[in-house]
Amino acid sequence: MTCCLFDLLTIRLIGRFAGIINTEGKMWKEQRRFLHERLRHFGMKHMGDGREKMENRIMIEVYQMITELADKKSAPVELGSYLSSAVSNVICSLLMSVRFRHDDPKFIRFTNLIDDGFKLFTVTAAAGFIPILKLLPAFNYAFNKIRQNFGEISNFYQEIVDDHKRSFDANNIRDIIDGYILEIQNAKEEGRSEQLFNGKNGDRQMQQIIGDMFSAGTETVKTTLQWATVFALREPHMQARVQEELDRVVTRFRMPMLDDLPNLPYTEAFMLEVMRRATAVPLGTTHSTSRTTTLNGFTIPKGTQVIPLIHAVHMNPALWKDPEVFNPERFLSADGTKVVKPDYFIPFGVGRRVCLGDVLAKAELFLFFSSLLHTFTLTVPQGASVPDLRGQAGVTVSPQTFQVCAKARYVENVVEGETQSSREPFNVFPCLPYLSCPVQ
Ligand code: HEM
Repeated sequence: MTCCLFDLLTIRLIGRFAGIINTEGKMWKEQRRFLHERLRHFGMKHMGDGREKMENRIMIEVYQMITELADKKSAPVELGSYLSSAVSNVICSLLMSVRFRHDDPKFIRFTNLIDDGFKLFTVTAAAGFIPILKLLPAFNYAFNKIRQNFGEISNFYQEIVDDHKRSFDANNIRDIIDGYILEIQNAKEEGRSEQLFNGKNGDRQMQQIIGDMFSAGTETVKTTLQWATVFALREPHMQARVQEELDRVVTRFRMPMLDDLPNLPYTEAFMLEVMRRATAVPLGTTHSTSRTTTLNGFTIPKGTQVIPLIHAVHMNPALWKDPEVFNPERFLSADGTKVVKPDYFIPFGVGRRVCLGDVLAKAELFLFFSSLLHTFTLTVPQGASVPDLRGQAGVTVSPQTFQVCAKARYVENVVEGETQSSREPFNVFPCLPYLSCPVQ
């Protein structure tokens, strides 16, 4: 199967077959290989040397978020905005060595444009399948608005690319954009510029890569973490069980690390169940059949667009007992000591177009969620009801807006024989350096 994310109409608007998500064939293969290699270089791997680079990048944002939440002293907050800047900063630092403060007007404008785009795409994408919708004023509005937003975002990306070109040092590759600049230089020297990006403009490709990685890698992680919070609020006894496991395995003297994960089966099972029950990315990308095939007695001709409905697989009662019920134990072995994942658990899709950022995503989900529950107990504000499970549909399915109180946990509750009398909150805020990059 080959693939492209959006229908041709939407591609005309945004991608023009640049980036990775909306490319196919040779261009896609090269981009996928290049990005995969670059992500590994920056530590995005399941194990082995260098993984701490990824962990460090994530933990900087975890500490930052936790510090800001602690400052709220249990007052109700909308966690989404904290998660949004934290998760965006992981991607921004990886792509272009910048981080943003969550109240930076430029950052707010940038994320609003992307959020807007996600919502508007649902309108234009529908028109790709039901052409008559193009006659509706709402379609024209969405089409023009996307074009306008896209122009503004591209200018923003281009500023970053230009900045990188000015400070580029081939002996110090800081991030993915530097990796692209080096690749473009090498291609020029080796006389293969015409083959690179199918002969397309290098700046345009870099802009689209920033856009693809940013849109694929922020909303997805943020939404899944929001759902994790919803389930922690709805099921306080499960939240307490995660905390008990963290206290026992990690201890209260430090924060969770990736190396702890194999010893935290319940915590991992909780996150997996969040990814199944909420399926924040309900649809895979639009694939197309590379040859005529038969499925369940239906003939699907070559070149048909096929969209995997991941949500249906995760909620299929023939595969999962009581699929509506949130039950982390379905991912545990009978004795509760091991995590068991069936083949039909596919939050990142399957096959050659499987999510490119799955390693980073899993690390972020684990580190953010476990650190949050290790540090705070989450409750709904007094008088508020627990958030419900109705989602808001866009490219991701996110929970309705809700507020949460994050109450700091105390050392004396958990550390046996240690500082029993201390009423100091658990000290989770060691001074971690910022990345060696400008904080804008
Ligand atoms: C909880 C977090 C995430 C979920 C649930 C998720 C899910 C998915 C899914 C379902 C697909 C489509 C697979 C298919 O159609 O078969 C996909 C593709 C993709 N994802 Fe993710 N993703 C997440 C995080 C990330 C992150 C952090 C990044 C970036 C670092 C990322 C980058 C991408 C890219 C570039 C593609 C397109 C790959 C291609 O076309 O070759 N994703 N993701």
